[in-house]
Amino acid sequence: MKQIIISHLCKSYGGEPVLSDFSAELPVGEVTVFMGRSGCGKTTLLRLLMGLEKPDSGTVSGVPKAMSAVFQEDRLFEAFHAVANLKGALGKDADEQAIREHLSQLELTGEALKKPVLELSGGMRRRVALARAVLAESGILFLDEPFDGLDGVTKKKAAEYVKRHREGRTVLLVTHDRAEAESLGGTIIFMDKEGENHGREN
Ligand SMILES: Nc1ncnc2c1ncn2[C@@H]1O[C@H](COP(=O)(O)OP(=O)(O)OP(=O)(O)O)[C@@H](O)[C@H]1O
Repeated sequence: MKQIIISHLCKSYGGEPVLSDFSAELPVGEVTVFMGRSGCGKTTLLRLLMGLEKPDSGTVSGVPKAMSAVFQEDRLFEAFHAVANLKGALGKDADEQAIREHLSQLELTGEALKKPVLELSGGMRRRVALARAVLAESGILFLDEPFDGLDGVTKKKAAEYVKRHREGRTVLLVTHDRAEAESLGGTIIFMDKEGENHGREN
């Protein structure tokens, strides 16, 4: 089985260690969840895996080249409505029908689709970002607390949505919430202070 190999990663900011000798092996094509308290280095680890930052030492290999992501801050085009946001990200040939169908599976329909995303609630914006990541042609989905701001029922629906459309892609989910960690299935890797790997649960 192909694997993403994370080997002895270290990362500090201003002399403060965030990840200290973090190692793990993640199966390609499966769901892996990094769970740990706020500040333990989960987002930093995702950024290193995505190549958005360089480690101080250590290596990462085997990450699929085509990536899509839900970031904590959504990163949408504020002045455009949801469909335009997705078309902008996916390219002008993107299938508008499919976009609307995906948004509707996340309960974004009617008035919500007529407003610029700036005027949507945090939970609605999150779902637009989630559809954008899922609809992108990627080999790996990075999900950084993707269900934040959603109520319990919508969280469950959003998790079902990801499972339904994952289509064999690798998924790396980051969360501090146990229920969220279990919502997609897969292996949970527990991180603690200074990004140590504290074992896994299948
Ligand atoms: N670019 C940066 N410059 C300086 N410090 C940073 C930077 N990025 C992260 N940090 C620090 O590194 C630590 C870990 O941050 P990180 O965002 O990786 O944690 P996290 O586990 O994802 O937290 P949360 O669950 O709150 O999102 C924090 O103390 C944070 O302040």
